[in-house]
Amino acid sequence: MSTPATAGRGSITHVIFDMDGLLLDTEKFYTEVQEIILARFNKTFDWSLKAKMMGRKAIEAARIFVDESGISDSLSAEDFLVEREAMLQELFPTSELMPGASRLIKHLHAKNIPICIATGTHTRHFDLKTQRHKELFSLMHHVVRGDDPEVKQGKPAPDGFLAASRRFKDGPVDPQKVLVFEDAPSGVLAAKNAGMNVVMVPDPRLDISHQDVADQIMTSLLDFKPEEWGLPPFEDSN
Ligand SMILES: O=P(O)(O)OC[C@H](O)CO
Ligand SMILES: [Mg+2]
Repeated sequence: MSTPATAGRGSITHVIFDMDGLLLDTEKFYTEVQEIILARFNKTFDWSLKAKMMGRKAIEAARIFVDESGISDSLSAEDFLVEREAMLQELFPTSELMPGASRLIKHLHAKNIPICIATGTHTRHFDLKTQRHKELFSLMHHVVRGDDPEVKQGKPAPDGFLAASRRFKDGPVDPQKVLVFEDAPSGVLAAKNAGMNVVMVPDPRLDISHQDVADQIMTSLLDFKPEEWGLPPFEDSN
C-alpha cells in the first residue's frame, strides 16, 4: 500500500465512491459477457482492452470494444449493447459486495462523514445491481449515475465527480477536501481532472502502469486507514 500524497492528506471532509468493481463485484460480469461475444469472432478479450472500457458510460465503452477488437464492420456499438444486455440482466441481480465495502460505508456514515456514489452505470443497471443491497446503499447522501443530465461526458471527464460534489448539502465541496475511491484507470483520471484526491483499488490483473496517477493504491478496501486522510479511525480491531 502506497502512502497518500500530501495535497488533501489530513483534510478530507467528504467521500465519493465509484460503484462497479469498487463497492460491487460487477466488473467480472462485463468481462464474462465480453469474452463470450468476442469468442464468436474467434478473438480473445484481454486486460488492455478491459482497462480502456471500465468505468465508462455504456455507449462509450461499447465504441471502444468494437473498434479496438476490430469487429466494428460486423457488430456496431449499439448492437453490441443489445447482444450483451440479456446476459447482463441475468447476472446483475446476483451482484455481491467487494471486501470491506460494507464496513467502510457503515463506518463513515456512523461518523457523519457525507458519502455518495458517482458511477458510470445507468439507472436501469444501477437498480438491478443494487437490489440486494438497498439498505447499505440507502446510507449514501446521493447517487450520480451515468445517465444523469449533468454527466455530459463519462469518465475520464470529471462531470460525474463534479456533479456529486455539488449535490452534497454544503456543496460544491472544495475538491482538496474530497476523497474518491476508484478501481478503474478512467475513474482515477476523472477524479484527478476534478482536482480531487483518489485512492485506487485496482484489480490485480490491470497493468501496473495504471497505478501512476492515484494518490494511494491498495489491494482491498479492508486496508484503508481513515486517519491517514483526517477521517475518524475504525474502532474495531481489524
Ligand atoms: O465503475 P463505475 O461504477 O463507474 O461503472 C462503470 C461501468 O458501469 C462498468 O465499467
Ligand atoms: Mg469502477
